[in-house]
Formats: sequence, C-alpha cells, structure tokens
Amino acid sequence: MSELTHHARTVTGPLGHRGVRTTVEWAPLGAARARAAALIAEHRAHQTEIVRNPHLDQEWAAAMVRSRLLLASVRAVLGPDVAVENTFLVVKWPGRAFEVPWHQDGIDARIELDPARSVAAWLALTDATVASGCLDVIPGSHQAGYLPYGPEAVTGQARGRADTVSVEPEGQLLSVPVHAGRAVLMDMRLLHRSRSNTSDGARVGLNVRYVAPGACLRRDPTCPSLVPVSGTGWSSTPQEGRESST
Ligand SMILES: O=C(O)CCC(=O)C(=O)O
Ligand SMILES: [Fe+2]
Repeated sequence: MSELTHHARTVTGPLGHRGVRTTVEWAPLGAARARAAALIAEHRAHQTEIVRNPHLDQEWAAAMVRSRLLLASVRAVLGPDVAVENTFLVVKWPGRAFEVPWHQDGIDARIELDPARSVAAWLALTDATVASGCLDVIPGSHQAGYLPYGPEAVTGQARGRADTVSVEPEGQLLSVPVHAGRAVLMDMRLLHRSRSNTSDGARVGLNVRYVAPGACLRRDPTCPSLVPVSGTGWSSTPQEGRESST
C-alpha cells in the first residue's frame, strides 16, 4: 500500500467517510425486548443507570457480545480476530435527566484505541427514539482524529463526570433512532452524544468496544483483560492490550 493510500485509509477508517453504520442487527426484536424487560425489572428499584463491563460476569451480556449476527458485521470491519475491550450498559429511566455529552469512544485516561483496528457497537435493547434519548452522531467527524477532552461540567451525582470533547463539535448532527435488536457501528473517533429520556418507558442500550490484534495503543493495567470472541489470532497474545507497546 502506498503512503498516500495508507493515509487515506487511516483518515476515513474502517467504516468509511461517514464513520457510522446503522443497518446492523444483533438479535430478533422480541429477544432484545425480553432481555430489556428482565434488566428493567432487575434495576428498577435502585434506578441503576450504568453497569460497567457486564460481559465479564453476566451471562446475558456475555451472549450479547457474541451475537452471531453482530459478529458477522464486526468481522467484516475488523477481520477474523475480534476481542471485547469494554462494555457499558446504560439505562435511561423515564423522566430522569441523563445526558451523555459529546465524546469519542476510543480515547480516555485509561485507553487509546487504534481506530483502524477497532470499532464501537451500540446495541439497542429497547427502541431508542429521539424522545427516549437515542444516539446523536456527527457523520464524518472521525476524520478530524482524536480531539482534546476533559470531564463534563455538570452531572448526576451517582454517575460521576463523563468525559466530553473540549472543542465545539462541528458538522451536521444526525439523530439515529434504532429499534430493539438493532445496533449502530461507529468509528472510535466519531463524535456522538445522547440526550435525556423524555418518553414514558426506560431506554436500554449496551455499548461494546471491539478490537482486533494490535488495536490497544495505550491501556491502563487496571483495565480487565481483553475477551476474545472470534478468531484464532489471540492465543499467542493472551495479554495483548495490557502491554503498552505491542
Ligand atoms: O447509551 C448512550 O446513550 C450512550 C452511551 C455511549 O456513548 C457510551 O457508552 O460510550
Ligand atoms: Fe460513546
């Protein structure tokens, strides 16, 4: 590959010039809704909003990140060897303020992921509508690369402060409503956010960061190990990602 071709590929990334794909399925509608109903029942009493890395210890999440339908799409983007770097369950309860500010998924204090070797998947367990706080994205925003970021100014107390980009997002916002059972794939650099849920039902989504070998440019030792979900290329590098320079 010539220098120029490589540069162009790095800028546009594995999802192309828009940096987002919205036609991906991970489960039949009914199965996704049934899982959402179980999670809503489990978390309603405490109004739990965030569960970190449920794929490590909860069977439903371990199964979700291995969805055959989803992995077919992820493999088409990343190649045969795929591991889960992180998962993040977000429940937006009706009538409760919870805005996720503009951010990029592939960089924070603990990680930096090579956008050419990683992809973020946002899986809808309930219908995500504009009213219930679906994702808003800025197509093409990934082409500007990783941007400076810092903690958001205000937040709900139990949640902590989320990272947000410290520059004004530029470009045309696109709201991405998705039905339960469908997913959005995003370039790790794509700017996105979500607003509060003003509908009368809970909105449930799982964010998954998928990586191919060599994707972890920086990863804190406190991060859990990568979980291989596809391919045979992981056996020789079981700790890949805990090392800072592979
Ligand atoms: O579920 C949401 O509304 C957004 C979640 C998100 O962007 C993330 O977990 O990185
Ligand atoms: Fe995100």
